[in-house]
Amino acid sequence: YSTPPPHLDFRAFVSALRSDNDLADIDAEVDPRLEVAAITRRAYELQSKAPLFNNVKGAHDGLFRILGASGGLSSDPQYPYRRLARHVGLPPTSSLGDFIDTMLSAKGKEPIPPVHVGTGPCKEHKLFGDNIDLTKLPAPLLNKADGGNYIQTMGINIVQHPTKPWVNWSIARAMVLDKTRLVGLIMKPQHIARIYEQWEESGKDMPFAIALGAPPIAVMVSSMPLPEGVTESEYVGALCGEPLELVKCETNDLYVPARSEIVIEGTLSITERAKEGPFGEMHGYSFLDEESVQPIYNVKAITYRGGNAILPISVPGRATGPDETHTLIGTLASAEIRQLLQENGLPVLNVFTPYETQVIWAAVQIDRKKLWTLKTNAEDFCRRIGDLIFRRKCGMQIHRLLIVGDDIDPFNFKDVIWSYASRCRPGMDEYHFEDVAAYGLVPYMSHGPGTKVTGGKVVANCLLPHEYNQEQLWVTCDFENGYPEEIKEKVLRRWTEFGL
Ligand SMILES: Cc1cc2c3c(c1C)C(C)(C)C[C@H]1C=C(c4ccccc4)[C@]4(C(=O)NC(=O)N=C4N2C[C@H](O)[C@H](O)[C@H](O)COP(=O)(O)O)N31
Ligand SMILES: [K+]
Ligand SMILES: [Mn+2]
Repeated sequence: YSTPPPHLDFRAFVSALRSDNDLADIDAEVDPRLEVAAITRRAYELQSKAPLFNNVKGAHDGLFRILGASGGLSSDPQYPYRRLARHVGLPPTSSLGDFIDTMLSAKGKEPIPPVHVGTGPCKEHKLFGDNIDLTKLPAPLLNKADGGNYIQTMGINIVQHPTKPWVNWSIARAMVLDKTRLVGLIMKPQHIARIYEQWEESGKDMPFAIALGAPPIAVMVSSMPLPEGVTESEYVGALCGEPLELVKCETNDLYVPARSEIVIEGTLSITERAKEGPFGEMHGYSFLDEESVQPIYNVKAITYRGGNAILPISVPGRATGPDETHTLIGTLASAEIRQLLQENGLPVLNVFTPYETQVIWAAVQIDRKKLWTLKTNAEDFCRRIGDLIFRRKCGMQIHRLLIVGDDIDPFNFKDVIWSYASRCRPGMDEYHFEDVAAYGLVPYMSHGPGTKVTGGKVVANCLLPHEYNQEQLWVTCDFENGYPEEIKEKVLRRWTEFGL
């Protein structure tokens, strides 16, 4: 059969990175205990090629190779988003704006349900019963403070609502507990937690599947906070314009992408729990007093692709070079926030969570001419935006919204921080929200001075009062805006002649 495009087949995706010269094949033996993760973390921070560890110490019977930084920024300084573009079939020269537009392009389109096929690459090898020993797999230790080996950081957690036709795909971390069990974070308001609650009420353990090395576009949609009740695989179909091919699990009635590298399936207990974490988090901290007790995943089968299956991993931390918890979680939450604001008639052009703010802030770019027609003011406008975003799941991880004008590029942090620093008057231009759900993992919430699960959110108005009803009363003093076109053209034409 012909090889599918990179966004539909993880192995083709890896080959595409290799042909983009954006992958490092590491054939030397590397230790999954910290060494693999340290190399991956440094690869994010230096924006180097994605490391493919072809010779992981302890790998056996085709389990497994490890790919780090699949969603990191690419090594090409001119086109840093090409690795993200490869996930969704966009040209390597695409911008973050193109990426967000693409992820929203299926909104309003008819969902395209997946098709079920008899078998696929993920069925080439199968382990059951005593052949399953998770402690013998080279599951990586990602940070010296981690409480376990996190085998699941980039796979798709597949669960089905017990009574409604809703199959949710998301990414939720899980670490190896013992021979046949994992333990992982199940945290409200995430959909996996909402659906888990329904199984608790039904009194039955929740069937699960974790598809690792799944089609890259499916990983993207799994990381996207689509509305409750939306079956992610149908949104993937609408994005691709064709149904995704799924195969049935061996031990339950869930379906997984046929082309996945590794599939772990079983039931998530509604009674058994175990200590989970600590875990190096997306904000760059691993708190040593983390006391998280989470449900246990009982593993009933592992199936995997031949040719040495590849386990993708994410090593979250400081976004000095962003990792997938910034490039996926932040960027895809930005997409849903933009969708929500535009659907509610707000004059929003784009939204983005700057990596420099550890994706805790989001810049909301306003079309100022359209803003004038609303005949509104900063307080009403900012409160309206805060009420919309801070009371919805897609806004859960955001603690500061910056309302900026269309002269500001939300993807350029220097633009964003210039307008925040110079136009947002302390004590008058920030509107606080203390009665909204907080993102409990943000350090000033989990280990801060005040409440832990509510509040700590703010909308910062970065528009001067007159921008709400007329043209800006200033000339911006930079090369782009401070000089007439003919002067700028003359300067650019003679730049090399000046030897500058
Ligand atoms: C891309 C990515 C997303 C997540 C994670 C990771 C990566 C790489 C790792 C590295 C494993 C770190 C933790 C960090 C996680 C985390 C936990 C709570 C809030 C935010 C992040 C968490 C996790 O453990 N638990 C969780 O419930 N959601 C996670 N998300 C966000 C989640 O995939 C999105 O929110 C998505 O929209 C969910 O789908 P749905 O519920 O809307 O259908 N997980
Ligand atoms: K999702
Ligand atoms: Mn969902």
